[in-house]
Amino acid sequence: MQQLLSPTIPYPSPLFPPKHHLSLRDRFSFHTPPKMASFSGFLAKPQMGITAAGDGANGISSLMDYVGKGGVDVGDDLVVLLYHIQFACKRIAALVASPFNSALGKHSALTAAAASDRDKPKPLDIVANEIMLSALRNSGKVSVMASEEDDAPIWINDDGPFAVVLDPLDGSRNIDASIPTGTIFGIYNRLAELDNQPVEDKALLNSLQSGTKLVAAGYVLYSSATILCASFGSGTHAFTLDHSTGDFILTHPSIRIPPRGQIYSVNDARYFDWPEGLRQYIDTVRQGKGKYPKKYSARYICSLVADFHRTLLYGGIAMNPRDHLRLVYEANPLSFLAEQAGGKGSNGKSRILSIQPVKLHQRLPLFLGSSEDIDELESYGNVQQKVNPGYEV
Ligand SMILES: O=P(O)(O)OC[C@H]1O[C@](O)(COP(=O)(O)O)[C@@H](O)[C@@H]1O
Repeated sequence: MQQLLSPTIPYPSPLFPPKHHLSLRDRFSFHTPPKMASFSGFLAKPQMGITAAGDGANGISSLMDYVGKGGVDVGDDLVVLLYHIQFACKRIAALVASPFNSALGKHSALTAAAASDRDKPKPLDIVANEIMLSALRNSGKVSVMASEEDDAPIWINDDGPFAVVLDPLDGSRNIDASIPTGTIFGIYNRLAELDNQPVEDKALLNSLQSGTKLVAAGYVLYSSATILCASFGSGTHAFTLDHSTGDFILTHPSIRIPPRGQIYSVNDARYFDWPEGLRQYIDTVRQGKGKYPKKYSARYICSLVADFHRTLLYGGIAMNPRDHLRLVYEANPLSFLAEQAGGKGSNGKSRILSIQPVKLHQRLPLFLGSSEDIDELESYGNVQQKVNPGYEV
């Protein structure tokens, strides 16, 4: 598999690994964004409001400009870490779009024992996990990485100031059909008070921090555009990859989820496994009989990052009412982004970020989206699906 991937993927130069002999400043500024004139269509985009922080001389702000000293200045350590994360995600984006995916897909179809084995990592999940691990290692800024793909957190570096939780490639079961996928990450400060504990203990406890302690979180959507959406604790901002330069360009500053949407996003083939409250809620809003007297529409990609991204921009609720999605590296980072955009993340009863994780791979029902829609949904009381038979597709 590695033979198929590494040597044959033609990376354009901006995707090559950072040159370690360059100074920090050089490393973050050697891809000067082209002049606005070459970004046809950007100026016409209503979302393209450039904030004061991180404006380039030509009115364009890249992710690295935005987070650096001339921008919101998240601190050198976090800037370095973000540099390595966005670099890794560009590699994953190239991999997901690679012609060799079909070969990998066939391989995964042959080796996946049965449909009931669907949680088994596919090869691309594993490759994405390795890319993220090596990026976090190379950053020198990470003490521990906790990933969906690993049973236990991996201790990397005693001095790394951050603990990173992540799902390296969510939605990968869709990959053979070129349906969008995504990477999700959350960043915490390392808990220095645990430094003298045994490695296994401190690795786990650093990874099980409450979502309220997140320093930053984000996702990268691999779709018709590659979009890195992140929050560093002051708003949620999205940056779109310009393939010609390799820069993530600020395209959606300070996203606000509309307080009401008109879209619900759920796998509604499970309707007869839902509790009464959830059925009533969905029946009500699709008839236009809810507090917002409009008929709602359904959208469901079955790829968490893509469903959440749409919800962030258009409003409504993206939900998975059964115990399926994971608190630590899916629900918490996305709830942080939702809240930073004025929305909510709930388990159907209470705020996600306030739930203390007790297990790395803990699952829970997840409802993300517009604040008024989430409030209305919660008012139905009984919206968490308890029947969870292990669906085959
Ligand atoms: O089968 P369901 O309940 O519709 O779940 C779909 C969800 O599962 C995911 O595919 C993640 O599940 P996996 O970790 O098993 O891949 C999400 O991307 C998606 O939102």
